[in-house]
Amino acid sequence: MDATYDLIVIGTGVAGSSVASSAKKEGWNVAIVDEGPLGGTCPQYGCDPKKVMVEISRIYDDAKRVNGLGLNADISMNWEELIAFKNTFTQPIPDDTEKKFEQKGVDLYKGRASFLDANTLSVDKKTLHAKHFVIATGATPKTLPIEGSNHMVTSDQFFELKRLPQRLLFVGGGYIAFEFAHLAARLGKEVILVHRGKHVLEAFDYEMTNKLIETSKDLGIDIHTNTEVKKITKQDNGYNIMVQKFDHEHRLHADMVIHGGGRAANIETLALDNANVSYSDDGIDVNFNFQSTTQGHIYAAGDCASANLPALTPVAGEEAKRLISHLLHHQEQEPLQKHVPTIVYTYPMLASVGLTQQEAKAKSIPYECDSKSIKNFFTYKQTKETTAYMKILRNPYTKEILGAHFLSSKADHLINLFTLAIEHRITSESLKEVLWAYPTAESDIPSFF
Ligand SMILES: Cc1cc2nc3c(=O)[nH]c(=O)nc-3n(C[C@H](O)[C@H](O)[C@H](O)COP(=O)(O)OP(=O)(O)OC[C@H]3O[C@@H](n4cnc5c(N)ncnc54)[C@H](O)[C@@H]3O)c2cc1C
Ligand SMILES: NC(=O)c1ccc[n+]([C@@H]2O[C@H](COP(=O)([O-])OP(=O)(O)OC[C@H]3O[C@@H](n4cnc5c(N)ncnc54)[C@H](O)[C@@H]3O)[C@@H](O)[C@H]2O)c1
Repeated sequence: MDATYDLIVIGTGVAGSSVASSAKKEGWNVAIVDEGPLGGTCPQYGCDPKKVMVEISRIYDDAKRVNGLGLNADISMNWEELIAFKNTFTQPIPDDTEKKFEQKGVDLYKGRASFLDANTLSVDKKTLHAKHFVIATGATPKTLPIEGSNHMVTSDQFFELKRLPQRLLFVGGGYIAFEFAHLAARLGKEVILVHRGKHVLEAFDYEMTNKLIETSKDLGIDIHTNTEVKKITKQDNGYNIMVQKFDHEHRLHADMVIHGGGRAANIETLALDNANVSYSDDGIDVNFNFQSTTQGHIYAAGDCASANLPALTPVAGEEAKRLISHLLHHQEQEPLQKHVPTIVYTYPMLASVGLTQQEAKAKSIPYECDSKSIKNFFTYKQTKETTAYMKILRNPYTKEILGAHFLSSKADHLINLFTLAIEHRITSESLKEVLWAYPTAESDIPSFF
């Protein structure tokens, strides 16, 4: 079967879906292709299911802390029920996505897309032609040089586990490892986290990640830094994990080893060479319009594009928006200047936006810094919280906010507010003058500086 379109989009995630819908709205003849469960990572194997599960663990943690202070509860967490509840969010996504495209009049092809040439795709023995293509195939767990790497469970598989064994080892010290490690520790599991770098969550402020490490250790998580997982061997009762710290080799044991060692652009099966689309290990090479640098009618956005931007849902959405402006309206795009807030959904959460102290030092950017524990503020004392930190970097002359970092149960709200402040060059002096509703996490802000 052959068909011809104005545009074919590969991938039904955040990036691909919004491009296909926008082009259809403009009257284009559009098709979309996906090989996996329709709807992409964020609502099925990423942000949303993770948040559902983490929120329950947050409620559990809060309830345990205030037990006997007016709340009396004999509570525990249960993996099977947690997964069943999470499934009520994820299971409808593929059907809902299919209906959405049907209603919009976008043709949907289920199957793996690969290029035959620069204007032709093959999808399950069908041959599809188009004037334009958008590649939005997301990311996939990196292939790691670990002997026995096939024994690792991926984050997708973690979300489908029928039962969670007692001893878990996470390879890597990034987002996935920390978020799942906190969840598992609250489920009463023994958790080891092995990270090869000196600093976990490397893009975050080091002072704050050190505080997160302390909190995670208090939760019982065993954290090894400067340590690389080299070999995983199956045993009768679980796995032997050979790790290397500097020149020394050690052996660790676990019932399950989980891949938290990074994700890479999902482009291996696209046969990009057939279309002369240039790429590297970081993904498809694109310009500021999200056009392939070697084929102007082929675009890429989201986690599969090499745009030097973090692989996060709001970023995938922003990239798609810029791509659409160029593809549909021929508007040349400038480099993305927006500040990207990000949250690690541990509990307390680690949130960050803008400049870190190590970055300011490395680039010789003048700054002044307020950094302190805020656990004695009423906001945290009222629920007996033991950890709450803030760190804010300002321009020493204008007092504009340059960076904000929080480890706190309120970090999600505070980080959005400080993103707004950085984006609109609001000074700490102005933030102090606002009449914040009291008592709230925001009414603490005047005491931050
Ligand atoms: C565990 C986890 C938690 C996360 N949590 C957060 C969070 O809290 N906040 C946040 O901002 N970000 C989070 N992220 C990142 C976020 O999910 C991604 O940045 C975002 O989903 C990327 O969207 P995308 O459109 O680029 O790709 P995706 O949503 O991954 O969509 C790609 C689609 O392409 C399809 N596809 C791939 N190859 C082919 C092919 N050859 N043919 C046909 N179809 C193909 C796939 O099946 C998939 O449906 C998380 C990620 C993970 C893994
Ligand atoms: N809350 C969120 O926004 C969120 C949550 C999950 C994932 N994500 C996205 O998904 C991406 C992937 O997440 P991730 O946690 O897999 O990767 P990551 O890139 O955050 O961290 C992976 C770390 O594992 C280390 N590592 C790799 N191989 C190792 C080995 N053999 N031994 C020890 N350490 C090793 C790497 O040095 C790296 O620092 C993130 O970068 C982020 O863009 C976002």
